[in-house]
Amino acid sequence: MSRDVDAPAAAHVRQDVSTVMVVGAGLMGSGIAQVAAQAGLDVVLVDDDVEALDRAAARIADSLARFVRSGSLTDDEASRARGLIVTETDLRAGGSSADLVIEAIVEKLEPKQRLFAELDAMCAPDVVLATNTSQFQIGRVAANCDRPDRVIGMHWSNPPQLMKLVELVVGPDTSSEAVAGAIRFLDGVDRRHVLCLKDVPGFISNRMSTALFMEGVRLVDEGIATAEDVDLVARLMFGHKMGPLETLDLAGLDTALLVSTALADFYGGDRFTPPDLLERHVAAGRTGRKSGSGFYEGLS
Ligand SMILES: CCCCCCCCCCCCCC(=O)CC(=O)SCCNC(=O)CCNC(=O)[C@H](O)C(C)(C)COP(=O)(O)OP(=O)(O)OC[C@H]1O[C@@H](n2cnc3c(N)ncnc32)[C@H](O)[C@@H]1OP(=O)(O)O
Ligand SMILES: NC(=O)C1=CN([C@@H]2O[C@H](COP(=O)(O)OP(=O)(O)OC[C@H]3O[C@@H](n4cnc5c(N)ncnc54)[C@H](O)[C@@H]3O)[C@@H](O)[C@H]2O)C=CC1
Repeated sequence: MSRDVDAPAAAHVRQDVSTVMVVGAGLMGSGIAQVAAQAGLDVVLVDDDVEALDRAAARIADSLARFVRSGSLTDDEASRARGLIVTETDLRAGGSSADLVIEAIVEKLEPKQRLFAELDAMCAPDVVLATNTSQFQIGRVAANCDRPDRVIGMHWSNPPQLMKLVELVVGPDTSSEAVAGAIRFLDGVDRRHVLCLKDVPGFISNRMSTALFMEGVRLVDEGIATAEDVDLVARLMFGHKMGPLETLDLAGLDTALLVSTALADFYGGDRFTPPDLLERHVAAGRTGRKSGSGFYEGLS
């Protein structure tokens, strides 16, 4: 097939990944780093908070130990995976060696935009920069990059170690080579993918999930049902693995509030407006499992 002589050639995209840099070592970044290491990749896990890196190392060790206990991994495989992950506070430690970057920092647009500008300046030009944002449009995350064609949404599900599907989000400028590179990486770490073909806030999964999350919280807030009963309906009437309120406790109520607020700002109306109860929990520091309490007490 001949190419239009006036059309710019698509930028080359690195397709083979042996080193991945994961930025943000919270719930998601630590899990994604572990998945990559279990697949035999070198991982540089970066966080600007050294205590977050310590917590990430403990979470990874705990998760690998669970896999060993259940017989899914041998001791040797677990220690090999642990040995492939290097933790760093300095972005530059991974910037020059990474074949792929996955960003998993806090769900706020400005820090993500600043980080993507930094990554753009330090990573090799053919490297794909992926964002694990739960809902921001990819075009906005890439706004300060000179390589918007090599920026993609790679939205993992929590806990990444166990969930087998990842949502790829195609930004307005994302090239088909970048999509191919991301798919090749996901195939290599044993994850299936779906494609969100338009750059809409919330993508496929969180446009769907918010409906259940929102209504679940409102039912409790309005005194119509207990959290336990809302979750039981989801588990036993709908056959879900977890109910909406226990899932929110797993995901983090602070992150859910950021997601919900950003979606409400974009779409307007009541559809995504955070319920009062969610705001009250977060204001009181009840952020779910990460703080030990949320819709349920004594979580870990
Ligand atoms: C109020 C309105 C707000 C609106 C907010 C807007 C939207 C909300 C945004 C929320 C924030 C953003 C979220 C996001 O972007 C997308 C998401 O990720 S949403 C969350 C998606 N995830 C789920 O829905 C999880 C559903 N649950 C499950 O699939 C299962 O319950 C789960 C796999 C988590 C656990 O399995 P289960 O059988 O239920 O539980 P067990 O505890 O018995 O575990 C089974 C087995 O697995 C082992 N295990 C558990 N965790 C780990 C781990 N991290 N690593 C390794 N192994 C693990 C466990 O030890 C058990 O092993 P056995 O050998 O069987 O004992
Ligand atoms: N929690 C969930 O269930 C899911 C979350 N996500 C998305 O993944 C991203 C991360 O979420 P979580 O891991 O839950 O958050 P988290 O709060 O557990 O971790 C975020 C980490 O990013 C670090 N960080 C913040 N700014 C940084 C910067 N500029 N440089 C380096 N590190 C920085 C923080 O120190 C923290 O350790 C968010 O965009 C979120 O929306 C996506 C899927 C599921």
